[in-house]
Amino acid sequence: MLFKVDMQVNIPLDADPAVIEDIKREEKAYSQALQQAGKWRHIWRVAGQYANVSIFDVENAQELHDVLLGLPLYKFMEIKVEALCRHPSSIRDDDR
Ligand SMILES: O=C(O)C[C@H]1C=CC(=O)O1
Repeated sequence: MLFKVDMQVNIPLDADPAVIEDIKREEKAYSQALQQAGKWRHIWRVAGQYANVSIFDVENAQELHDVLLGLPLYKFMEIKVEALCRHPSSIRDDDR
């Protein structure tokens, strides 16, 4: 199943910069492993915001839930999820 996920990151102003840098490093590794596995299919920065728009390709909503709760930055995020389905005009074979 494909899902569009909007992630807005809100780091508290009083957070320890060294701790945040560690979490961001973990986040990058976590994200890139999921991208390599084909689960996190696309990620784009939203221009001008500490936010991204992502497309996930997972088995079901439970898997997406588990992936999102595993994000190292999860506790600093506002997350919006929308389920996607194939558009009748799509020419892509991998849209489901
Ligand atoms: O920077 C972000 O958008 C937040 C998060 C999502 C993937 C990643 O590496 O960091």
